[in-house]
Amino acid sequence: MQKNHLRTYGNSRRYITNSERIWAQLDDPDFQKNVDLYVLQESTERERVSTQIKDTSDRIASQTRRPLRLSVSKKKDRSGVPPKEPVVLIQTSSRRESRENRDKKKKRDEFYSKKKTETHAYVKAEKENLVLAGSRPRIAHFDIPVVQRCKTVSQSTSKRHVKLDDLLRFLHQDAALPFKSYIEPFQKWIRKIGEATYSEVYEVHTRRRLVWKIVPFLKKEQLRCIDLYNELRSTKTLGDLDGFVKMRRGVIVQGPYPRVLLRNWDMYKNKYGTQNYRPDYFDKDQYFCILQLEHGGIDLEHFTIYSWQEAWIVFSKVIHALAIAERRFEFEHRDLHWGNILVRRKQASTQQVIDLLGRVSLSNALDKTNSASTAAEGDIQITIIDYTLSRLRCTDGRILYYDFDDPEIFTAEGDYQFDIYRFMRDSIKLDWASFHPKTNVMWIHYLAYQLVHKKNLPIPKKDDESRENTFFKYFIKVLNVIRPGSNNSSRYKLNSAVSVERWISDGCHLPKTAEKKLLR
Ligand SMILES: Nc1ncnc2c1ncn2[C@@H]1O[C@H](COP(=O)(O)OP(=O)(O)OP(=O)(O)O)[C@@H](O)[C@H]1O
Repeated sequence: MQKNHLRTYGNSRRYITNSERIWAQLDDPDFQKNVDLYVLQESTERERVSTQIKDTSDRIASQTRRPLRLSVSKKKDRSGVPPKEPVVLIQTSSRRESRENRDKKKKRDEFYSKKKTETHAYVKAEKENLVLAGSRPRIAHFDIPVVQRCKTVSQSTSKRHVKLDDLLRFLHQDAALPFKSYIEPFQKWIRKIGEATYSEVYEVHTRRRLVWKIVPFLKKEQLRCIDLYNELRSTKTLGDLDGFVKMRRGVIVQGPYPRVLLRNWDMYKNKYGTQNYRPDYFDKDQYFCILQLEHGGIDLEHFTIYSWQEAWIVFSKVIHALAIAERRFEFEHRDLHWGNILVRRKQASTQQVIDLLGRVSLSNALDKTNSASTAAEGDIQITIIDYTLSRLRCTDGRILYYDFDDPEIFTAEGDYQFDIYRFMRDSIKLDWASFHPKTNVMWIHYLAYQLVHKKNLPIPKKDDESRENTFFKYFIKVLNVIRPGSNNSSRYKLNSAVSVERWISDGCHLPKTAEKKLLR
């Protein structure tokens, strides 16, 4: 598999080759247990590994018949640091639908079209009962599924059709600006810093250090106006809160991809490699939206964390930000993987942070009056980004949400992130419009999992009574108690970021017996 034949596909960390095969990144130790690596060949560019699935787990049942190829890439990551562990890509499924999948889809479509008819009846009944569309749908006493009822009701207000004109009006523009001439004055200060599923990301360092996320939209297989509208409006709304990225402005431009950006794109590719196609294939009439955001730091996936205390500070700050947004805007992020949490150290040097963190204990990490703790917390800032899949209620009552109508989101395997999309779907049963803060708890669980298992922090020794150990135990408690589907989570009523934050700041209390069991 040639590296330059890969580009990102669907949700993050899935890739598609020219031969239309989808690959997912696989660094989940659970999954690796099922894989027997048996050939390892060195080549100049990268190591290639052939592998065969030994164990027939349900998740990969469809692939067990044929040997799989794994490619272990040694390429540097976006920040230029070679990954500590090789990145393993595993072929998951073909983009072209198999006959089996087509049949399943047909059945699903039939099921939903039947439900739609029922929904119609519901909406009529609701209107007769004078329940206004746009108010939070009441759901308790009807026996048709909540899913379809809520969706139809909310769509009549929050999912109204958004056209290019609406988008332009929202951004106070009469028409799209020519892409080339818009970029020209900034060309000396632009450099590419990252890439994503739908966009290329550049840093523009003039008087301020800004990030420009350049997103093509409107054409087939690109974002729709409604998706962009939701993202722009969510970013604007949440920007007032601490811990959420601030948007300077959004601009709609039109035209082919400017040469200066292509040059930058090439330089980035030569240095770090790329998983996207060179963006020189767009038509002359292509529209782009440039989201101009404040620079929030390095994404958590690539940010180096030095200690369990530091991990804890990042963790509690994310929970705090979510809790505030839940209260203010009934916010659910719904896509809070570690590429969407930016972290930055402010002022203090790394050594200062380590020294400082050495003085922070578990209890005072949450005690805002403790000076060491407060200083360390002040040095680490988190910024949550990317609200394409998010849900929130704006101050005018309008609900912004994504209806997860791309079934691909739920099919990826190999990383805990992908399980979370399925947990969300199963828990809220396609009722994407309504407020289900439980999804935030799921992402909090994912975050705890990533920090414990993926950041390469040393697991403290059992008999070591250091603070490291205490923080680690604390993480394990959180992991066990808020695990999606666990009884504990409902027993302690941990069904929102607000409740998780409260539970943690009350000391994460559990009955003694439960505690012993969890920490064993
Ligand atoms: N404000 C910002 N400051 C610093 N880096 C940023 C900022 N916004 C985006 N990035 C970088 O660009 C990457 C992609 O951005 P973002 O997640 O918003 O794009 P996306 O297309 O929605 O991504 P995906 O759908 O793949 O998660 C981030 O992981 C981050 O590394």
